[in-house]
Amino acid sequence: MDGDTRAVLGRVSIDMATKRKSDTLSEEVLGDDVRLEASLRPRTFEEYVGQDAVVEKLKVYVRAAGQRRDALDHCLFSGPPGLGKTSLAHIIASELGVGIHVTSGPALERKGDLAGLLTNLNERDVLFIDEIHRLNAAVEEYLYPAMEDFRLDITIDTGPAARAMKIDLPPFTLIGATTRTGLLTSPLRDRFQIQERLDYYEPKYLEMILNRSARILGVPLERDASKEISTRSRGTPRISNRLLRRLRDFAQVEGEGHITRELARVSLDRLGVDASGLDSMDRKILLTIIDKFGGGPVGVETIAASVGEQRDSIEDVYEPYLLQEGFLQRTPRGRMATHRAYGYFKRAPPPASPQGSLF
Ligand SMILES: Nc1ncnc2c1ncn2[C@@H]1O[C@H](COP(=O)(O)OP(=O)(O)OP(=O)(O)O)[C@@H](O)[C@H]1O
Ligand SMILES: [Mg+2]
Repeated sequence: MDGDTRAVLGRVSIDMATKRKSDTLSEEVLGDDVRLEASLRPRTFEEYVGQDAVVEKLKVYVRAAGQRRDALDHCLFSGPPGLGKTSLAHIIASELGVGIHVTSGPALERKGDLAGLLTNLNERDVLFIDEIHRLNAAVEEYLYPAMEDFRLDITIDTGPAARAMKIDLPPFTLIGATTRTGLLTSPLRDRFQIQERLDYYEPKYLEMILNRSARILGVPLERDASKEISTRSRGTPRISNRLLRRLRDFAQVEGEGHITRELARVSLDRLGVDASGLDSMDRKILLTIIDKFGGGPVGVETIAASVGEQRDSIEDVYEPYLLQEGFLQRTPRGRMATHRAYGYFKRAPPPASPQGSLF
């Protein structure tokens, strides 16, 4: 390594040191939840419940890459929050028997941040970039040659003294996670040879996850109670686990220490989670469309402003579930409440409301 390269890398590692400090800070703020999530996170494909089609394929790819001693092709995982994208990335690295380096789109502010990570990779390591749709354009372009040719193009100095340099990188696997693939630019998306979408979990899978989590947390969970929680978790393992933890508190303080169906039912009602699994924001969104906008169509921006939420979280968190469950319909002119939504609030749909035959 010549002096120039060392100088650049020296700068890079300073960037990384600053970055690391802020990462620790946010972990401290998140505190308990992060620790809990880590303890409940599945560690192997066997512990990873559901998403069978995706997992079966990934097992094959991982085994094939392992046999060839190649780096696994780059993977892009998409889907709403809490469905297990981060968990999959960790499992893949562990099944490949390689290291994993974790970062996120917003944390990679400058090219140097990315360069620091890439030059620290060992052969076949996994680089996991969460929220990869939030990479800024300059960093993203810098990533292209790294993904394609395992090469880093850097420029040293500016103005007339500027020189281009190439650094060879070890073959590695980039795993990107995003809530929606539509948010990625197509040049970035096209560079992922493996692209998989995670779907909401059926209640029977959430039950399996709940039973495992209850064992780890050491709280007795009745079968009917597990069923009750599973249907009220918006198809999302992270929500199942969060509800389980709240119910453990209720069971400990107000019950006999174990979670019965009755305790689950009453406590979930108190937590504002209803029998369809809708939470208060879901209901607020639907009621806004129904009451303020005559059932729609209404644009997502308007909905976001009316309920006081970010447009992004409406689109990433709330809408996908409401769409899947048939409470909401997306039309070219905006979002509309379906007959099912009217039925849910015991309201009569407006006479002109369409899509009746759908639900
Ligand atoms: N398939 C699964 N089997 C068992 N537990 C799971 C599974 N998927 C997710 N979980 C649980 O849900 C938690 C959240 O999963 P994870 O952090 O992987 O989601 P994510 O898709 O990365 O979410 P985000 O988009 O918010 O980053 C995990 O800690 C784990 O406890
Ligand atoms: Mg994640």
